[in-house]
Amino acid sequence: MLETTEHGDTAVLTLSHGPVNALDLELLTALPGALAGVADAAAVVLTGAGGCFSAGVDLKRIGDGGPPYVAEFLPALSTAVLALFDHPRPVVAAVNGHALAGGCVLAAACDVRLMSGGTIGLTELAAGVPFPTVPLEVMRHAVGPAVGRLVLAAERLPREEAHRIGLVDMSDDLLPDALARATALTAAPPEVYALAKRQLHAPAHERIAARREQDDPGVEQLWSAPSTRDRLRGFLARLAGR
Ligand SMILES: C/C=C/C(=O)SCCNC(=O)CCNC(=O)[C@H](O)C(C)(C)COP(=O)(O)OP(=O)(O)OC[C@H]1O[C@@H](n2cnc3c(N)ncnc32)[C@H](O)[C@@H]1OP(=O)(O)O
Repeated sequence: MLETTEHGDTAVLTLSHGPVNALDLELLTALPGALAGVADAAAVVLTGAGGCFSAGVDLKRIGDGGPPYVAEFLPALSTAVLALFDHPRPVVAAVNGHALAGGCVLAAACDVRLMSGGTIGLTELAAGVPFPTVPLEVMRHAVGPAVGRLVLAAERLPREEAHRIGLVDMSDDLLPDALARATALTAAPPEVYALAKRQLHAPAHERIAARREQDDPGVEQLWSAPSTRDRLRGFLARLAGR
């Protein structure tokens, strides 16, 4: 589900769950522990198995009556994001394919993102479901004003466009480039890097921690509306029928 391998003094964490690395509760809750488990590594690369980085939260589990999205998935996503922010060493996202919705958010919570292919973006509104506050904070932190376009137009950006808005750097040789970038980031003394990272993330960290247990009440309200459940079922049916 979350594989750890060593490449020299860098740890590579690979999201590995089904064909699109959908984020279920187990995967999200495993991430903070996996980061803690590689605390001795000089740097971390986060990537996806197969041809996808991650297609976002596991909509099938939610649609099947799995753990409730607002009460359980959102806090788990927030905790995973905060663990990426809090990890004192460099964390590089190697975006090896589609990184959508929650997948985009996890990549955006890394210090640096390299992308080789696929698309990246926030697809919640295209699925007809409400956009939660924590992803909004992470994305605003990562791309500034471009967050409006990502959230409201729900575009799936190819890497060239994602590069243009400052979300990713492009790579044609992803893992070697990600490892090289991770190593380059270790040039600063560890305690100096850790302090800079803490300073950089402090405002977003505070807002996310404050929202971890309770999102905007409007999100919960819309999520439980029958019309939203219908749209989610329709979205899943369209996915299955492609
Ligand atoms: C509040 C909630 C927020 C959200 O998370 S909103 C939704 C966010 N996610 C998305 O919008 C992404 C939806 N997925 C896709 O657009 C596509 O997939 C991809 C572009 C990622 C990949 O396309 P391709 O390579 O053609 O694969 P495939 O046939 O569409 O999917 C393979 C299997 O994976 C399932 N799947 C795709 N996304 C999810 C998901 N987010 N959660 C759970 N399952 C997912 C499909 O249904 C299918 O399954 P089967 O093989 O049984 O037909």
